[in-house]
Amino acid sequence: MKTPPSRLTELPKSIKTRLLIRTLQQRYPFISDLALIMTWIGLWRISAAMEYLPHATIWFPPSALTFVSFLMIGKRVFPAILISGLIATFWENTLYASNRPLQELLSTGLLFGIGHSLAYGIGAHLLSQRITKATPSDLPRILLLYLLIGSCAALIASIFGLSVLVFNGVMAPADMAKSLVTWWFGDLIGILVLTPVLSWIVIIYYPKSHLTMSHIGLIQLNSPARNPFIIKLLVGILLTTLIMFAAAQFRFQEMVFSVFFLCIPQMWIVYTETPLRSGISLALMSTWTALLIKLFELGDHIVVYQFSVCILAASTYFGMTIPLLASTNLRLREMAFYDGLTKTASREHFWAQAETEIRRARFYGQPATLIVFDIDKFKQINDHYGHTIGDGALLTTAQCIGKLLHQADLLGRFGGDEFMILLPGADLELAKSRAEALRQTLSKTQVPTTDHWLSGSFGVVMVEPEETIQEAFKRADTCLLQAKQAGRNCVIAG
Ligand SMILES: Nc1nc2c(ncn2[C@@H]2O[C@H](COP(=O)(O)OP(=O)(O)OP(=O)(O)O)[C@@H](O)[C@H]2O)c(=O)[nH]1
Repeated sequence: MKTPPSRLTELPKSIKTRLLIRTLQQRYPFISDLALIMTWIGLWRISAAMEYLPHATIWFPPSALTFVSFLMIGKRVFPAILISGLIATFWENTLYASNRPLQELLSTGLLFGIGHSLAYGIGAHLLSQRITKATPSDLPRILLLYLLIGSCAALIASIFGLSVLVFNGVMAPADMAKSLVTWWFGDLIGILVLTPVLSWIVIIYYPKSHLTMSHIGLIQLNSPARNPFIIKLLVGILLTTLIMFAAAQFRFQEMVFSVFFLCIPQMWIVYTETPLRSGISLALMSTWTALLIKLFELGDHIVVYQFSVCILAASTYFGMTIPLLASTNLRLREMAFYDGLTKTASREHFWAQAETEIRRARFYGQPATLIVFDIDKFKQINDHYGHTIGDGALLTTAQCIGKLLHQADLLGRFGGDEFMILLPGADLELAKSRAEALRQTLSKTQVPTTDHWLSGSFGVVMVEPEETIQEAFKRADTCLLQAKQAGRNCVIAG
């Protein structure tokens, strides 16, 4: 006999990998710290390989990892960052064959780790406090704060880092001011270009992270197809390659500034793709730029490239908020205009739409009628089957009635189990017969998962000239009460 597959084997591979990582993290908590140290060191080694001068690279990714770790996980990452700083100091000593004494290496590594952690830790803590209290409409302000805090933290971290080098005699005091701009920009660019992607990775693989994708603005409804994004990304990468190749071939200053053209493919992605994809393309394009600077030996113009990447990142962040705010506005609009349960028009939206339709009907000399109906003994459904089944009855009623309406008719929920329908162009006789048809269909409808049959009482009025929709509603409601008093499941016209 064939055994059924276990539920775990049915899961997609990516989810199985995440579950495995989470189980490992729960069983061996130090594994997350080990992963953080290894990633930090790996990123540091990549940036060290791309140095165009000692201690100067276009971007310094470990600063982004430190900032994101403090932001998403909190101060418990401090020991891991400190250990990473120490390992990097020892490794750097080997890379440059500096042969500095053990005690000096220890003090340099520890002081660097403490300064680096303090600068980014305090910055991340301040930002995280604001993010957790923010609503989607605060996102542009949060981004501005993030750019400000990121810049200040990177500046403080670089002053501290350089001071440690001067203090331990690794760097001459006179070189400090010269190195400050490149070190600061390198750290800042690391943060700017890698924060979205690293935050996304931390959220996926670190279950205890106290911020979510929507907190950091990486959520967007209706994700577009993936293939066009890959094509746009390839166009961006190709353009980066051509621009850098041209700058290497024709070594004149003006050519270097063509790097600002990278804003075109990046903005194309930002305005048409999700925030996360914009973050991914920002990270890839700037990493590729950093690699090509090293490959084509374009270090002489490093500040131009650093400026261009800063502008690319800042434009990306502000551009990212546009699709997000648009989708949030759409959601809020839907919430305000439509009833969340039955998806019929909300009371206010119904009044506004009805006024427009009545005005239009009057203009063409046509009548307009209003039907108000209420489910009979609805309270009994709630009391007998519970409110979830009661909600199902409301939804079934709205769907059943909605199917019988014409294109021009308007259906709205007044509240509770009471609905209203505007029939533009229909006179009282036609409205009465239509209400009768609705009543008959409703009385042949069962509440889902129960043996309870629905029925409704209907009040019908013609909207008089000069009468508002609310005044017409009051008269229709009186007819509805009469229908209830007449024994329910009937139509009364006024
Ligand atoms: N499940 C559910 N119940 C609701 C909702 N809104 C209002 N109600 C309930 O709907 C019931 C309305 O009952 P009424 O219309 O006053 O009375 P009825 O039982 O329908 O009796 P008649 O109208 O006289 O036939 C109340 O018990 C409300 O608590 C809702 O969104 N979901």
